[in-house]
Amino acid sequence: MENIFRSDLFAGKTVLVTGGGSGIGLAIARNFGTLGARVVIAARDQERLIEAGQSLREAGIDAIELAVNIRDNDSVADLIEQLELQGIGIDVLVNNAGGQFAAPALDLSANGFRSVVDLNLTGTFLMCQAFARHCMNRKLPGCIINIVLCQANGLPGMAHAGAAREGVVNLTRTLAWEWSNLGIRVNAVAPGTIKTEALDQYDPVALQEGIDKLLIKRMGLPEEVAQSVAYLASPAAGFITGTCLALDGGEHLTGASPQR
Ligand SMILES: CCCCC/C=C/C(=O)SCCNC(=O)CCNC(=O)[C@H](O)C(C)(C)COP(=O)(O)OP(=O)(O)OC[C@H]1O[C@@H](n2cnc3c(N)ncnc32)[C@H](O)[C@@H]1OP(=O)(O)O
Ligand SMILES: NC(=O)C1=CN([C@@H]2O[C@H](COP(=O)(O)OP(=O)(O)OC[C@H]3O[C@@H](n4cnc5c(N)ncnc54)[C@H](OP(=O)(O)O)[C@@H]3O)[C@@H](O)[C@H]2O)C=CC1
Repeated sequence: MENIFRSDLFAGKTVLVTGGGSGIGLAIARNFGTLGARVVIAARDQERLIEAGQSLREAGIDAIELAVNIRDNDSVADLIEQLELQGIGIDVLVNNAGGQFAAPALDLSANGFRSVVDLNLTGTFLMCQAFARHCMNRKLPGCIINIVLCQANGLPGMAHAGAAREGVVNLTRTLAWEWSNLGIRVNAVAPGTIKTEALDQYDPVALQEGIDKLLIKRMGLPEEVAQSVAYLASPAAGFITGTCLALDGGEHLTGASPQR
């Protein structure tokens, strides 16, 4: 996909992408790297992370990989501490790590519901808070982009994820208020169905039915998410905070569901 941005747009900036070892997160990291940023990719699976970091370096990108479990506050604190010890300042945080499983609400155990809220909502909050403190320590502004998913019409078959991600959208607005005086802009991107390996866990017939309903009848590409994120992090979006950008082929109007 053609990159519409200036190749030095993020020169001198460092971008931290959670879940940056795969799928959309890796595409986001690659795009920032291509636009001159140093990128830090962070996730749990070290093998996959190292492979992703190598692929970025082979493309000439200054990339660092670090372990994090965003559900664990100590692990989040450790990530930021490691960066600060290495003298690495983060300018942009992309909260991309997340996920869920499809299950009807009646079948969800309390623990199953809690695990998805814990990952997507609490994990995102912990990363945002650690980043804001990091910005305060540096006395520098920052930018947060939270990747959610298209949940504006409800999310049948994924009640836990819909609730958690709607929570992140509201969190985005609240943090935009609270941290405006720190010079931190906070926005979200809500992708619809995006072509990544992670979709293999969903019913392909249900996915196709969702796509057939869309106004733009195809899956989105990770690179399309990456370019939207780059826009929101760029000076061109310097007057934008507290928003959620739907990147979904119109799914926020038409609805789509992993449940048939
Ligand atoms: C139109 C459709 C569009 C779809 C758009 C969205 C696409 C994407 O988001 S792509 C996906 C990105 N990646 C993922 O989703 C990652 C896959 N999921 C996970 O990593 C995990 O499921 C998890 C993080 C969400 C949960 O992990 P964890 O907390 O480690 O889970 P446990 O194994 O400890 O189980 C906790 C609890 O949850 C119950 N559970 C787990 N999986 C399922 C399942 N498939 N169905 C039903 N219940 C499940 C599990 O049984 C545990 O509950 P208890 O048994 O009551 O203890
Ligand atoms: N593909 C799609 O259609 C859509 C995806 N999304 C969202 O976009 C994001 C990326 O999705 P996609 O690339 O498709 O899927 P992936 O499964 O490839 O991405 C999820 C990433 O999150 C990381 N992750 C999961 N749990 C944790 C954790 N506890 N701590 C740190 N990292 C974690 C994973 O790495 P590791 O396992 O190594 O920790 C992985 O890199 C997710 O939040 C997803 O829900 C939203 C809408 C649509």
